[in-house]
Amino acid sequence: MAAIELDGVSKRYGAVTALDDLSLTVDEGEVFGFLGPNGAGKSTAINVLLDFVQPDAGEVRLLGDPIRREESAPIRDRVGVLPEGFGVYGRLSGRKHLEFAVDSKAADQDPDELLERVGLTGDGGRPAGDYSRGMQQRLVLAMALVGEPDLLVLDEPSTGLDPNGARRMREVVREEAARGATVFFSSHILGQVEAVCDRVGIIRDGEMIAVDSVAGLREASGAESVLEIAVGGDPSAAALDAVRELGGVSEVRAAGDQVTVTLGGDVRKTAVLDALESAGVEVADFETRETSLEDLFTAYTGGGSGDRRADTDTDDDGGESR
Ligand SMILES: Nc1ncnc2c1ncn2[C@@H]1O[C@H](COP(=O)(O)OP(=O)(O)OP(=O)(O)O)[C@@H](O)[C@H]1O
Repeated sequence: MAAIELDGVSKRYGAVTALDDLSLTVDEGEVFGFLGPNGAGKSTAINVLLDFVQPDAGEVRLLGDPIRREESAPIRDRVGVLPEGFGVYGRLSGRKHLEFAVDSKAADQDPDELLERVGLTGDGGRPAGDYSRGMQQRLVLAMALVGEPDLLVLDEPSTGLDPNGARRMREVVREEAARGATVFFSSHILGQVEAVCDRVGIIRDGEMIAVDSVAGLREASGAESVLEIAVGGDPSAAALDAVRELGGVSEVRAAGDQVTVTLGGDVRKTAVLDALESAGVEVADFETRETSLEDLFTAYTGGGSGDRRADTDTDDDGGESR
């Protein structure tokens, strides 16, 4: 059974098409990363699938059942959510938040164990209003785990977390997946999702432009990694052509004493360096960059990321400006 089914979902806000005929199926037990630049439509899609926002068109099914406002309570009990603009009750302690969540879901979890899972041991008695943003995020993640939900929907769960917190979050995702939960989470950072995701969907301008494993996306995009090479002086056109002619090189760019080579398939980095040196170019230094989300966007769309499709040019970062 599919845990999440979006079928032809569209949503407009005035001149902005937030979701454009979006279809997506996430299978039960899957860890699915939902990636896209600011304003791509990630939160809108999540809000639609949680029935916080009514789509203009399309169907949504969660855990096999259609989402309907008046009937969604039983489904909600099986879903744990870390929403985009979460808030905490400032004067209530972290532990109290969890006690309420446990009571309201008639679960039998120990709030202190939940605090420990998200790295808040020792802070449970403090008012949540005194927590840092990252600590509040951890608390809301712990609340999402209450009742061992069948489906976890996490909107940008790593944002605001320190590296330790981001690691804990990934561990929690793995633990939840190991007990059979489906996890759906959004991010705009590929590195944060690739460690835990079975599959990734890339959304841009409200449209799903690719769905695959991260390895599959890299392979299909032909942009497995990018080699940044510092060279002594301007490289000759012949040297750059020698690199271009290597199998598996998808792009070669030079700017001053910097050469950027995008590698697809299985070309060896040393082959690139050798080709430059054989053409008389002095290689001073080099480093490899992992394919970034932007590289993947470029590979998939042949252009930059994050353009808006609105009639205005004022909402490049519309997702953040509300
Ligand atoms: N309530 C709203 N009113 C007006 N426009 C909205 C509203 N919600 C979303 N939008 C617009 O829809 C588009 C998609 O926004 P959304 O928040 O879904 O993007 P996102 O991918 O979650 O972005 P981010 O990574 O910045 O959180 C944006 O252009 C945004 O301005």
